[in-house]
Amino acid sequence: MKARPHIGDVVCAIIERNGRFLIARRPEGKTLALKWEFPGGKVESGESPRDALHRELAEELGIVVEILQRLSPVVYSYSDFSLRLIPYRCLIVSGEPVPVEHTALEWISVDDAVFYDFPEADIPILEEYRMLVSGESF
Ligand SMILES: Nc1nc2c([nH]c(=O)n2[C@@H]2O[C@H](COP(=O)(O)OP(=O)(O)OP(=O)(O)O)[C@@H](O)[C@H]2O)c(=O)[nH]1
Repeated sequence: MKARPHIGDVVCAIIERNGRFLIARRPEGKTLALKWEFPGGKVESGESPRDALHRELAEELGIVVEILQRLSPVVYSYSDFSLRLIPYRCLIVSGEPVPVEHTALEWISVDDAVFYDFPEADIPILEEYRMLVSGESF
């Protein structure tokens, strides 16, 4: 059996505004093409996860965020690679998101998430987030 490469830690952001959060659509021709995801990306060597998140959000969306809270990391094996996905709740402190690397951006409510096709690794994150915000006056 062929070993699946482990791509290491990937950080992602649940960017909140007015009771919604931002999702981004992956382009055609990339892994998990056309799926909707949380903005973010791979942690580079020598970089902390939080620094990686700030870098990725600046590169991908042109924004600066404040990190509010880390949610539970998810270790997931796709058929061809595995990863550890670390989610953070964030607020934008400057800039307005522009999709530099994605084909579309949308602000959705947690109840809308069922209508979007997310990567499998994101499902437990969406579930934890749903539980969290249902207990908050979000
Ligand atoms: N940013 C982000 N990546 C995710 C999420 N869920 C998930 O499985 N991933 C995977 O984590 C990896 C993130 O890597 P990346 O964003 O830095 O790299 P990339 O698009 O250039 O990926 P690629 O070079 O593998 O095509 C991708 O393989 C992506 O499919 C998510 O919600 N957000």
